[in-house]
Amino acid sequence: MATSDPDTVPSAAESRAEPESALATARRQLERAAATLDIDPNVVERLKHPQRVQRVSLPLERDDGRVEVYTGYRAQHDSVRGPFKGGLRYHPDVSEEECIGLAMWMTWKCAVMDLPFGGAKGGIVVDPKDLSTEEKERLTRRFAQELRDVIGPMRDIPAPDMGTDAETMGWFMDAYSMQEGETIAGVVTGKPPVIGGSLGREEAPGRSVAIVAREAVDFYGMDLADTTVAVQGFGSVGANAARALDEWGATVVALSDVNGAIYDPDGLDTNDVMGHEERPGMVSGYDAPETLSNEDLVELDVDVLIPAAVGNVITEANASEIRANMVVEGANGPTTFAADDVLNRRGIPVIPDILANAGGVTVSYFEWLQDVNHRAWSLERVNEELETAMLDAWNDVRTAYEADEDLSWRDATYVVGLQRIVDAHTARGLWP
Ligand SMILES: NC(=O)C1=CN([C@@H]2O[C@H](COP(=O)(O)OP(=O)(O)OC[C@H]3O[C@@H](n4cnc5c(N)ncnc54)[C@H](OP(=O)(O)O)[C@@H]3O)[C@@H](O)[C@H]2O)C=CC1
Ligand SMILES: O=C(O)CCC(=O)C(=O)O
Repeated sequence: MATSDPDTVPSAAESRAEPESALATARRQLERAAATLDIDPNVVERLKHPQRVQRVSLPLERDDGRVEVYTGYRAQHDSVRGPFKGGLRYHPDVSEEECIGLAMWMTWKCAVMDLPFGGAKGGIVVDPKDLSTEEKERLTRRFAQELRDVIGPMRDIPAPDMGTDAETMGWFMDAYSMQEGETIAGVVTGKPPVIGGSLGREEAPGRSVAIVAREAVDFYGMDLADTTVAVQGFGSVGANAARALDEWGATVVALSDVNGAIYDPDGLDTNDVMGHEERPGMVSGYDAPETLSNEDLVELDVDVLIPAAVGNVITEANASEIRANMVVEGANGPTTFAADDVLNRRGIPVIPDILANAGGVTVSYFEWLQDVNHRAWSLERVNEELETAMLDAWNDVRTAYEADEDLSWRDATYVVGLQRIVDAHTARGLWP
C-alpha cells in the first residue's frame, strides 16, 4: 500500500492539450469559477489538490492459477463538510489523475446538493469484461482489504461507478465487515437492498438526469412531449435517464453502447432495449432502423443530448458540430474545458454533471442514513425525497444563473457548490 504525492500530478497549465485529463478539466473549471467569486486564493490553491491518494497493488489469482497484479487508487479530495464520498470505477483507463479529478467533482457535487459529505473517487485499472464473476469478487475483496485503513462509514464511503454495481458493493461491504469483525453496512452505498442498500439507488443518477433535463426543457419554454433525446451509454445512468424521459413523454431517438449507436427518428422503445446491467453490448445489436457510430450520435440534430458513458466525448474538435439544443451531462466530465467554451459561445446550454447526475450520491446519502439508523425507506419515499432534493438544487443553481448573465450553467452550479465549501473552510479555520 502506498500513498502517492499528489504534487507530482501535472498542473492545469501543464496539460492543456486535448484529450485532457479529468484533473486538468476540474482544475481549469475551479480556476474559472473562483474568478467569479471573491474567494481567498489560499483556499482555491488548497482545493486544486487532493488531501490524499492511496495507491494499492492488488494480486489476483486468475481462474487458471496465474497471478496478475492490478493497480487500484482511492483519491480523497476534501472532507470539510463531512466524510469523503464517491464511486469506485473498474476500467482500463483508470489513473491517479483521473481519480483526483473525479474526486474534485464529487466535492462540488455533494456541496451543490448540500449533502454532509466531501469528495473522493477510486478505481482499479482493469477491464471488468475480462474477468469472470469469481475473479471480480476476489479482486474486489482484496481492494477492500487494502483500503481498510482509509475508508469507513464516518471516514470515506465508496459506491458504484462505471464497471461496478450493487453486487460489487455487496462483496466490498462483506470483505470490510469481515476484517472489522462486525457487519458495517454503512461503509459503502449502492449495495443490494437485502444487505442495507436503498431502494431506488440504482436508478437514481439516471433519474436525476431526467429530472434536470425535464426542468431545463421547461426553463427554455419547450414541452417534453415535443422533445427528442439522444443518449450515449446505456448503463446505470444512461438507461435509467432514457427510460424515465421516455416514460414522461419525450421521444428517445438514439441510444448507444461501447460498440455503436442505434437510431429511430420515430422513437425507440427504451424498455425493449437491454441495458449494460442486463447484458453489456446489447444496444448496438438491437434491431433498429439505423445504426450510427458513437461519434455520429453526439452530433445528432436533437433537442437534448445526454452523454452518459465516458469522459471527453465533446471536445474542441467536435463542439462546433454539435446540433443539439442543449446538453445534459449524465457522465462525469463528458465536455472538455475548450469544448465548453465553444458551446457557450454558440449559445448551447450545458447542464453540468455535478448537478444533473447528482441523484446517485443523493440516494447514497439516503442509503447511509438508512444504514446508520437501521431503518429502511420505501421506494416512494426515496423517489419523493430525491425529487425534492433535485428541485431544491436546480432552483439554487437557476437563481445563480439568472442573477448574472455572464454565468454559464456550469459557472452557476460551481458558484452554489464552491461558496458552501469556502464557507465551511472559513468557519473551521484555515490550515495550520
Ligand atoms: N453509477 C453511478 O452511480 C454514477 C455514474 N456516473 C457516471 O456516469 C457514467 C456512466 O456510468 P455508469 O452508467 O455507472 O456505467 P455502466 O458501466 O453502468 O455503463 C456504461 C455504459 O456506457 C457504455 N460505454 C462504455 N464505454 C463507452 C464508450 N467509449 N463510448 C460509448 N459508450 C460507452 C457501456 O457500453 P457496454 O454496455 O457495451 O459496456 C454502457 O452502456 C460515468 O461517467 C460515471 O462516472 C455518475 C453518477 C453516478
Ligand atoms: O453514490 C456515490 O457515493 C457516488 C456516485 C458517484 O461516483 C458519482 O456521482 O460520480
